[in-house]
Amino acid sequence: MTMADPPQDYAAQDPLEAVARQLLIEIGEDPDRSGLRDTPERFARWWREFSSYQAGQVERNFPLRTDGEIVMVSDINVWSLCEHHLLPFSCVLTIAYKPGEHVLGLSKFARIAQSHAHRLQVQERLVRDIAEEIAKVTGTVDVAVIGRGEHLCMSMRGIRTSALMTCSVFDGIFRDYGPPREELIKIAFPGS
Ligand SMILES: Nc1nc2c(ncn2[C@@H]2O[C@H](COP(=O)(O)OP(=O)(O)OP(=O)(O)O)[C@@H](O)[C@H]2O)c(=O)[nH]1
Repeated sequence: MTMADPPQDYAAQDPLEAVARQLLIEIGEDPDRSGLRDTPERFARWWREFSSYQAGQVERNFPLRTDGEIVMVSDINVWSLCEHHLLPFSCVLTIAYKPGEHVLGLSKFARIAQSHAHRLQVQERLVRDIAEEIAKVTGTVDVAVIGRGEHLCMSMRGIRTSALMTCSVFDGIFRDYGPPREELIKIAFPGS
């Protein structure tokens, strides 16, 4: 430090930046080395972005006369954070529902999925939260969600092996084995 560099007042720093700086110190890094100088600020920005998603904001659907068709949207990819280790897990989602008098715009499935993924989650709760919001917004009980996830807390640390976890919610007409559920499973797991 030179006379031109006043000592930084870390107490006055953004609390998330202070956490990142302390974390770097705890793992034996020098937070002042050139490669890490902007890292606390980036860390704070990323956590704020992650926690800025709000669930329950999709309210727009539109009336459409349907004749019992089932709508399925597959291959929605989301990233979430496991609430046990704060490590990411990815999840590929297939969502199905049988519209009543209102249908949901295609992009809204991804919006709903993202809003529930961008919080500290477990995969079982993620698929349940998504199913409940789809049911609420569309006013139907016939909703199914299948999620297939890979958790870095398992592959990157701990047991250090990868595995795919599948969680599903089958409500209404999807609850029993039969054509709607079988068709959904074929779409979620092509080639199986
Ligand atoms: N069911 C479920 N388990 C999860 C999910 N995300 C992480 N886990 C598991 O949560 C468990 C937490 O177990 P603990 O024994 O409390 O934590 P740990 O000592 O870090 O466990 P290990 O990962 O086995 O080292 C681990 O088995 C994780 O694999 C999830 O979304 N659903």
